[in-house]
Amino acid sequence: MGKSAGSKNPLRIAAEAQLRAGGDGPQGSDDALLHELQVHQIELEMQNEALRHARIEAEESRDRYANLFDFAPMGYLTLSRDEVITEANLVAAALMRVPRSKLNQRRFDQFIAPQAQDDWRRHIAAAWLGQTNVTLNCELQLRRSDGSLFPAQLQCVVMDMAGRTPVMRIAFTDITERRQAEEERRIAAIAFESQEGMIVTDANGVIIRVNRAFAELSGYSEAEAVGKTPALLRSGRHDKAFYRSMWQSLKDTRYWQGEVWNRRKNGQLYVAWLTISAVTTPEGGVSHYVGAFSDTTEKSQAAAEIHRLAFFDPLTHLPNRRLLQDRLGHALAASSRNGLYGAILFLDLDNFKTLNDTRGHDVGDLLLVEVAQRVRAGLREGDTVARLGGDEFIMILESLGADAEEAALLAKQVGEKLTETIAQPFELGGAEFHCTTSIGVRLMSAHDTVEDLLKHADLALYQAKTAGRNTVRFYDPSMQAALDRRSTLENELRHAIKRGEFTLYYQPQFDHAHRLIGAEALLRWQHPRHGLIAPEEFIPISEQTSIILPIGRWVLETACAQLAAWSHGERTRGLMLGVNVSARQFHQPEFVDQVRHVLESSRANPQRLTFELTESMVLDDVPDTIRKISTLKELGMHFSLDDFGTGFSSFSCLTRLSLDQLKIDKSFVLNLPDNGADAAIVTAIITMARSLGLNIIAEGVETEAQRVFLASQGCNAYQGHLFGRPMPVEAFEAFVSGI
Ligand SMILES: Nc1nc2c(ncn2[C@@H]2O[C@@H]3COP(=O)(O)O[C@H]4[C@@H](O)[C@H](n5cnc6c(=O)[nH]c(N)nc65)O[C@@H]4COP(=O)(O)O[C@H]3[C@H]2O)c(=O)[nH]1
Repeated sequence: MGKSAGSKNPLRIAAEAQLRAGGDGPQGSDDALLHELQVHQIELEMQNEALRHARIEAEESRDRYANLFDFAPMGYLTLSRDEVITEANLVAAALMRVPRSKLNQRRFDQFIAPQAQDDWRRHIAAAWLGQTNVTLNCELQLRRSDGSLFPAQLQCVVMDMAGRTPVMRIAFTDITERRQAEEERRIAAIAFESQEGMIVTDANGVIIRVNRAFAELSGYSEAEAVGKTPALLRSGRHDKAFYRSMWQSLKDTRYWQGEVWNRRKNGQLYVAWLTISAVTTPEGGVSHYVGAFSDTTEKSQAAAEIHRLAFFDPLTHLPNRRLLQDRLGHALAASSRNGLYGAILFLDLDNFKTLNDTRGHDVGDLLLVEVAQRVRAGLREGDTVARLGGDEFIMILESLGADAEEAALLAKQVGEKLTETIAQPFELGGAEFHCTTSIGVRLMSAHDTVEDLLKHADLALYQAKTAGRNTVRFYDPSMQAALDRRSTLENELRHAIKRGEFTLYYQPQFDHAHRLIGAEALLRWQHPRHGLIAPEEFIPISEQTSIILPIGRWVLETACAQLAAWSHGERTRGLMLGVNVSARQFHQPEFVDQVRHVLESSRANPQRLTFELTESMVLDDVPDTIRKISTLKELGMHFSLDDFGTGFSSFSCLTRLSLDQLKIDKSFVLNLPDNGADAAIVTAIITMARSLGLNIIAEGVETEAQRVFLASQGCNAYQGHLFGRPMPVEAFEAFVSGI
C-alpha cells in the first residue's frame, strides 16, 4: 500500500496534509498502519464529497437540459429506427395538438399530411441511408391530431448511438406565418408591378418607390422620380382648389380617386384615373401614400370617337340617321306632352350630282360642309339638323305652335329662309358656285310615327323637285299617287319598245342666213293611256334602271334609218341629224361597235350624224370619251356638246375632246337679251367656242329678240320654237317641203 512521496497522487497528498494538521503523525508500525487507514478514510470522504458535488451538478444540468428541451421554440422528437416517436418535447406536443404522453409510441408518419407522405418517405430514406450526425432540411405539410394541416420546416439528423441502434432526432417549426408573409410579399410585388403606374411616397409626399408602369406612363425613370414629389407629373390644368380638395379628402377619409390631367416628361398631356390611399401606422398616423394611376386618354377618346361614329356624320359632324330617329322620337313625345305642332323639313340640293361629277367629290364635300354650316346657322339652338347621306339633310323644328296653320306658316318661312341662304354663292376651291335647294315639309303632331314622318317629308321633297326645284313643298297625299305612277311607268317602259310605243320627233335647226341645216331627233313615248309622254319624265327613270340601253339603241337605229331614207330626198339629203346619247349608253364598252353595226346595216351616211353628248357624261370618264369620240370621228361622225354652260367643263378639257359644236343651253337663252348675267355667259360661251374653232348653236330660241342678240354675238345656228317645234317625221318632211 505504501507509496513514495514522489509518486503520490494529489488526493493522498491532500489527505496526509489534513491528518498532519490534526497533530497525529505515525510513530511505529501500528501507528503507520493507522495513519495509513486514516489517510484512506479521509481520501474516501473527500472522494465522496467530490462525487456528491458532481451528482448535484449533473442533476442541475439535466434539469436545465429538460427545460431547454421542453420550452425551446421548436418541436423536438426522437424517432426509433422503425420511426416510432420515443421522445417529444412539450412544444412538439403543442404543435401537434396532442398531450405529450399520447405522442410517444405513435408513428411519426401519422402526423404527415397525405399529400406529403411521398416526400417524407424520400427524405427519411435518404436520411437513414446517409451519414450520421448530418442535418437534413426539408419543408413538409404536417397534420395535427385534429386533422388540420400546417406547413413545417424539419431538420432531421440520424444520431450514432455508440454501438446501439441509431435514432433520428427531428426539430421542427410551424412556418405558416412565414409562408403567409412570403405570399403577401409575392402578391404585393406582383400588384406593384401591375399595368397601373404606382407611386409610394413617405408621409411628406416624397417619392420613395415607383414601378415599371410608372416609368412607361410618365416617361420618368425610377432614379428621376425618387426623391421628388408627384408634382413632377403636374399638367398645370388643375387649380389650387383641385389639389386642396384632394388633400382634404386624404386627410378625412385616407382615400381619394378621380380623373387628373398629367404631363409626361416629353410634355405630352394625358388623362389619368388616379387612386391615392394613405398607409396608416398602428398609432393612427400616416406613414406612406400609395398612388395608382392608369392612362385613360385613349379610353375617353375612344368612347367619344365611338359615340361620334355611331351618331354623327363624319363629314359635316351633324347627327346621322340613327341620332335623327332618336331625336324625332323625342320630338314626338314632346309634342304629345305640350300639344304643339312641329315640322320636319327634308332638304336636297338641286344639281349636286352634277357638281360632284364635274368638279370631283372633294369639291362636293366642301359644298356639303358649307351647306351644313349655313343650315345650322339658320335654325334655332334647339332645332336638330341631320345629314342622311349624299346631299340630303333633315331639320326638326319643334314647338312651332298649337295651331296647324300657324305652325305650317312658320315651317314654310324657315324653309324659304333656308333656300335663300343656300342660294347665296359658295366659294369652293377658289371658284364660285351657285346652288339651289328643294325642300319637302311635313307637319308633325303627337300621333305621327317616325317612319311616316320621314316617308312623307321625302314625298314632299319629291314634289318640290318635280315642281321645278328651288322650292318648298308640303306633304300632300296626291304625291303618293305620283310615285305610284312612276313605278307603273317603269314597268310599262320595259315593254314600250316591243309594243312600238316610241317615236322620234324632229326639231329643225337653222343657220344665221335662215337656211335649214338639220334637225334634232327627240324621243316621244306614245303611251296607250297617258298619251304622249315627254322624255324628261321617262328618260331619268330609264337611266336609273338601264332600260335606257335598248331605248338608246332603238333611237340610234330609227335615226339612222331616217337619215338613210332622207339621203334619197332632194331637200333632205344635205340635212344633219342630231341624236341624244345618254351617259350609260355612251360608256358601255360595246358602244362604238354598236354604232358601226347600225351605220352599216342602215347604210346611213355617218357624215350627216351628230351625237349630242352632255357635259356631265363627258366628264364622267374623260379618257373613255376621248377614245370613243376619236374612233367615231374616223367614220366621219360629228359631236356636239349639249346643254353647254350648265356643267363645269374646263377649257383644257374641251380642247382634248375634238368636238365640232357647242350647244348653248336653253336656260341661258330664255331670258336674253334682258338678263345681264345670262347675256354675259352666252357671250363668253360664243367667244370661247370661236377661239376653239367650234360651231355654235343656241337651243330654245323662242323670240326674234333672242335670235338678234345671239346673232350679234356671233352665234351661227339656232333651234327653238321660233324656227319650229319638234314634230313627227311626216310633219317635219312637210315642213321641209314648205320652206
Ligand atoms: N322651252 C323650250 N323648249 C324647247 C325649245 N326648243 C326645243 N325645246 C326643247 O328642248 C329640248 C332639247 O333637247 P335636249 O336639250 O337635248 O334635252 C333632251 C334630251 O336631253 C332628252 N332626250 C330627248 N330625246 C332623247 C333621246 O332620244 N335619247 C336620250 N338619251 N335623251 C333624249 O330629253 C330632253 C328633253 O327633250 P324634249 O322634252 O324633247 O325637249 C327638247 C325640246 O323639245 C324652245 O324654244 N323652248
